[in-house]
Amino acid sequence: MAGSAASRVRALVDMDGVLADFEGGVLRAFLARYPGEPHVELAERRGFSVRDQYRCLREDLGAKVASVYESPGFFLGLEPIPGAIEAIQEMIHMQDTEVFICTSPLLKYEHCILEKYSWVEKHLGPEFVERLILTWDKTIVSADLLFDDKDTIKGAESKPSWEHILFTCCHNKHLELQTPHRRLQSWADDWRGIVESKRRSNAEKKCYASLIANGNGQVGNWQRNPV
Ligand SMILES: Nc1ncnc2c1ncn2[C@H]1C[C@H](O)[C@@H](COP(=O)(O)O)O1
Ligand SMILES: [Mg+2]
Repeated sequence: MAGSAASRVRALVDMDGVLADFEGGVLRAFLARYPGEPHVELAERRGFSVRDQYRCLREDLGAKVASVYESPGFFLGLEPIPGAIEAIQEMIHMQDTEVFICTSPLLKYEHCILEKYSWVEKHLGPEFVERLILTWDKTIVSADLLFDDKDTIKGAESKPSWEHILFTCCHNKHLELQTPHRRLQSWADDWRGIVESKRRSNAEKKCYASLIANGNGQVGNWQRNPV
């Protein structure tokens, strides 16, 4: 559990596909740069990697689509996902709630890193720039929730502290989640309910832990003298 008080919730919010419309931006820029080439409509997107899907369409298209999102100006020019700016501004003002933006840079990071900072300042303001975490490994960041469009998030930590809430994006909408995994369909969906449910479960866990630790509560007595 992140934070010192039981009712605190720390949320990580991904950028591409959650705050910034990476997929829409890729398609728009690909059509502008390679007008005669085959492309993948957003409704036909499958799998996280846009490069892999274009490569399957035709080998050389993988490099072509990558050249689009590796170009200067690409990340800064992305449109916000509908409702994202309003939602994150509201989330940061919720009592006992910490919000960080957590995003991975491209391996070809020249433009991407600076532009991600600039995008946050442009759309969310300078106070959010201090809340931007860039990492290639989100599993080692400590939090209660991670809103992210990537279906599988792996890293050095096999049991991350956060619960991954899959944010629906064109490439993951066909995936069926196994219980108890949760999905947020869009920022119009009930993200507040997810934050509050995490707050309740944090409070319950903390209460239970303190009863066990003190050994003088009902739960503690029951644990010492089970019937
Ligand atoms: N769908 C995607 N295909 C290829 N590359 C992608 C996709 N979504 C994001 N990216 C890039 C852009 C970011 O720099 C990194 C990781 O993004 P993240 O949203 O933090 O997982 O990969
Ligand atoms: Mg993403």
